[in-house]
Amino acid sequence: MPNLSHSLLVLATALAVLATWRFWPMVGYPFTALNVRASWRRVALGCGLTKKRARWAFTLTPGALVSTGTVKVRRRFRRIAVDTTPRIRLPLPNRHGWRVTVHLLEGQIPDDYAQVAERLAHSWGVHAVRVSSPRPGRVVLAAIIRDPLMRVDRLPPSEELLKVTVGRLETGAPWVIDFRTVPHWLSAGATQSGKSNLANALIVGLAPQPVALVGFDLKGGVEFTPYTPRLSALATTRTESVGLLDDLVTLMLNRMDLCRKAGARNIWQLPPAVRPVPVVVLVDELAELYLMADRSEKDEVAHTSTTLLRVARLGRAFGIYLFCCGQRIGSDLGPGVTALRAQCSGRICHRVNDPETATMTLGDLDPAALVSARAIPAETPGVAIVASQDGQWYRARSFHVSEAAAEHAAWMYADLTPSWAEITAHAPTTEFDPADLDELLTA
Ligand SMILES: Nc1ncnc2c1ncn2[C@@H]1O[C@H](COP(=O)(O)OP(=O)(O)OP(=O)(O)O)[C@@H](O)[C@H]1O
Repeated sequence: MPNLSHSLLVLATALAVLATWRFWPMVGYPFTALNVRASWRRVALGCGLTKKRARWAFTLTPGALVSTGTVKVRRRFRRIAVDTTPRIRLPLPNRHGWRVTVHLLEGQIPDDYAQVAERLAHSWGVHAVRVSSPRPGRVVLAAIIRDPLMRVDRLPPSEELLKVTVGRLETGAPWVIDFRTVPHWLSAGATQSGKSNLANALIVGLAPQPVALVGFDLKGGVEFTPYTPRLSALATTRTESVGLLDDLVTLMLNRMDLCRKAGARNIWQLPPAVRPVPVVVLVDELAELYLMADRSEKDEVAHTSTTLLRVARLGRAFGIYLFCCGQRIGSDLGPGVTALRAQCSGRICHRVNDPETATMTLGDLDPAALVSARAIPAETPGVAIVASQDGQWYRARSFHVSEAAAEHAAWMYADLTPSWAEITAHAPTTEFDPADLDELLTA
């Protein structure tokens, strides 16, 4: 019997420790709430979030020495400068810690708080503090107790066309790559930072969808060749890339012609019966398209750069989407890369070796994102800074998707692969009669 009670006690203790660890934000919430409220004035003063204000106050000041040897105390009302602390509401617990709403003081903006987020995190002893502003005059400070990206649980796949759930954001929300909202993406990262893993996640997510996948694998085909069953076309050298990019430009011009004849601004305004299949172009090792060993390659590089840029500039309306990955994406690769970057509104920056790649990927967005990208540790592959649809940036981590899983998806959905000959043959000038379209539009 003592053995049983002893075991039960050990079990109960283990469960209590586990529950405290797993649900610490809930368990420790009363202490946290009290502590945050009680220490807010000191924290705000330390982080420079207070403002000086003139107030009327009753003061006692030492006056003249009177003949009896005592000091006469002067009592009077006068204006003095006092520190005003922003008002905070009660902290509320959430999955990863807690959040508190702060009322901004006159003249303050949310960026004032974003700039001291790291100071706040140290003052509160938490992993990080993220700042958002749900409405004018308020900021929400979300304190994250432990890094939620150390382990990311898988989410169910997205059912929508051209939308893939590839991981989780630090906020706990799903990390979704939606090509119809953000058609062009640039993903940078050093070796072993998780770029291929993200491409695998995209292949697994897109394979069951009615889309054509096209690969440019400038690592000699070692990354994408296993996925050939689900790829409509694959280029593994720059010479092959030139031909495939020319095909894409011709395809784009054909679709442009089709839309013009139908009076549609993009392929999505066409009736489903004549709508061409969307094409997602995956480029691995972007820099290889731009690198020149000698001057004889100059024309080829210039041609590649121009055609890729044309695809990025005009492809969206005609159902051609782009996802480019690279280890180093610097302006030294030429103006073509800088112009391509400007077209890519989706940016993903994994751990990088050089500040220039981080600056090139995120630099024109937010300097704080840059700092966060440079701080990604090597032990967490797949962690990245993501800037996309809502104009904000987030820390995120992709789900772990092995090559075997992506290969399995490529074989499983091989029958959904439209042939490249079939796709490029969709030339309205030869096959499509606008009269058919009129009929379809009125149907
Ligand atoms: N989100 C993730 N979670 C867990 N492990 C990951 C994640 N992403 C990548 N990894 C692991 O990290 C390692 C490197 O990943 P990956 O091959 O995707 O890097 P990479 O940037 O493509 O490297 P390279 O440029 O050398 O090909 C792999 O072993 C992979 O399984």
